[in-house]
Amino acid sequence: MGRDLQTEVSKTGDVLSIQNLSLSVGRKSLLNIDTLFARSGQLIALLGANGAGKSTLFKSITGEMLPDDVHASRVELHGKSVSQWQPQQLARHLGVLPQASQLSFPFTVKEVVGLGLIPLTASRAEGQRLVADAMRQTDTTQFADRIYTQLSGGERQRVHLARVLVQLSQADQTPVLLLDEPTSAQDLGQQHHILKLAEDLCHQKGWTVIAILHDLNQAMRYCDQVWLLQQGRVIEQGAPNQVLTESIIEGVWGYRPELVKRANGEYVLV
Ligand SMILES: Nc1ncnc2c1ncn2[C@@H]1O[C@H](COP(=O)(O)OP(=O)(O)OP(=O)(O)O)[C@@H](O)[C@H]1O
Repeated sequence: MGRDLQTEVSKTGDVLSIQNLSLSVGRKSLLNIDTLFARSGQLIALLGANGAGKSTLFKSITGEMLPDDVHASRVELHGKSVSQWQPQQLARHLGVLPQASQLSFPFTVKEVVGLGLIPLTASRAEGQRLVADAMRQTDTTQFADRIYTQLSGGERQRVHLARVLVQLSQADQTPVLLLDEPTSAQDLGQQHHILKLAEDLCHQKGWTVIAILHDLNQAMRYCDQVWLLQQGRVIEQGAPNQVLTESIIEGVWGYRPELVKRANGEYVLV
């Protein structure tokens, strides 16, 4: 039954599918997920309180953390287990912007963004174009020749986003981009710039972006889907206005906001 469902779902165009994913450390269960599917063109907000398991889910998608039972758990990208992808191909189709990136060598910003070219087969001129495009998209062009370690936290985060955009720029099939709190270090303008960029990548280029966010209004405004985690389980998934109700929010975060309808019909939480 499980296998039939899987085949049927893959036919409908799921780019990422997760099934029977259980992950524990010692006796502590960190994840217990039955099914999660993401399609091409979807911008998905991965939400939950601190410690809910959001980053752990990202680590299990990339294979950084292994499930309890590698045979029973399935994490598939374009219908093929992530563990069976050839590493260079996987790097071209699955990218991660971690919460914090360690890099202490005095590279220039351009060189850091250029690290995204490693899994690609680009000529020198093509590589330079891809790096320049990604820096333009992330508003980092003005830092191109500066030393990366001398940038602010928010600037560094955008440089790494540019690096991942380069990495995914030559995918044969639509890529999946995992963003772990991409707006946490950004000022107000840059927060919206990054979410608009994510929205454009999904809606115009068919990418699948899953973003861990703590700002529920950002999820409401930009995302097509919400995956809501609590203690390692998906307790809700669906359109933001279905999932982010006052009572569900109160149940998860222990704070009841007020949902206010704006003149343009959108809802905001205050
Ligand atoms: N390697 C590990 N060993 C033991 N416990 C871990 C490990 N990694 C994560 N955890 C625990 O798993 C739980 C989920 O952690 P995770 O980082 O996935 O949460 P999160 O939802 O991303 O939280 P936050 O919003 O605070 O970033 C936490 O209780 C954390 O302490």
